[in-house]
Amino acid sequence: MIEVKGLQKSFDDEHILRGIDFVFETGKTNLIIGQSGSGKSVLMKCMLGLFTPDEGIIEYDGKPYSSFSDEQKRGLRQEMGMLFQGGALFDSMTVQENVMFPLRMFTKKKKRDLKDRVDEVLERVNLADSGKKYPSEISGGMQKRVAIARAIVNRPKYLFCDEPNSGLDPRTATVIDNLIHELTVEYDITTVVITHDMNSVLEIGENIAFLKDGVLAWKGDKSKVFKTDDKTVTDFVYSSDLFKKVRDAQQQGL
Ligand SMILES: Nc1ncnc2c1ncn2[C@@H]1O[C@H](COP(=O)(O)OP(=O)(O)OP(=O)(O)O)[C@@H](O)[C@H]1O
Repeated sequence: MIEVKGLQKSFDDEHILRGIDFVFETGKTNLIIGQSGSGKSVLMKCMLGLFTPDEGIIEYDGKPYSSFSDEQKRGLRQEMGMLFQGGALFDSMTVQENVMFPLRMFTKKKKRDLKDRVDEVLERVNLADSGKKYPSEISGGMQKRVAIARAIVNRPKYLFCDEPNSGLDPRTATVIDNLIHELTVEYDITTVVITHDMNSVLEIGENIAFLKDGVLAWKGDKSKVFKTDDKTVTDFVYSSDLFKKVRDAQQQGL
């Protein structure tokens, strides 16, 4: 669980996060949604320890970051997996080598053990046969699965995903969403996903933080986000033509 309390962050005179309170729950896919520039990435970077908040507290499983020693901060970093936008695989490395990379950085285990762990996660994301291939030799959806394998290879307690579906067709995007959700439940991870994709909200929106201008404007889950009367939320949700048409059709009883 990650809890943020009264989180504030400014850059120069620009007040970006204006006092966010939210609990990102363990074993759930926690989504951060909101318009471009609303502060989603800044919030995630604060939780990743990449930005220092000006005010407020971030607690990791009940322990405030400010109370962590340097060694504990290093330990916390090892407990974090990150799935970057676009996958960010190393083109010159094979699939196996890409997944091995964070293991090499953080563990001193024997090569045989590292290889076993890599095989295990590649098997889990259904890529057991692709270990020797290079990223350019596999599809975009497979590349995303490699990136997921790399993000979970160190058995993270916290998984951060920045727009995991960008650039994927809707069907593949759903496969990726479901894989992230399955792993979250299976390994009891606190997963935080930034998304613009309303299909993802429908699929895996178990706990949603909706940001507007650096404020938590709404929170809830997928069963509520399409039913709320809150105009700030409906303006955002139905800004997609498709969802607007579906709502209009429902209202007309079609
Ligand atoms: N390092 C930085 N220095 C100065 N300003 C920044 C920095 N990082 C973000 N900002 C500003 O903070 C605001 C919120 O940015 P953020 O990237 O969190 O938005 P976002 O909601 O993630 O948007 P998007 O959906 O487009 O990725 C923007 O105005 C941005 O310019």
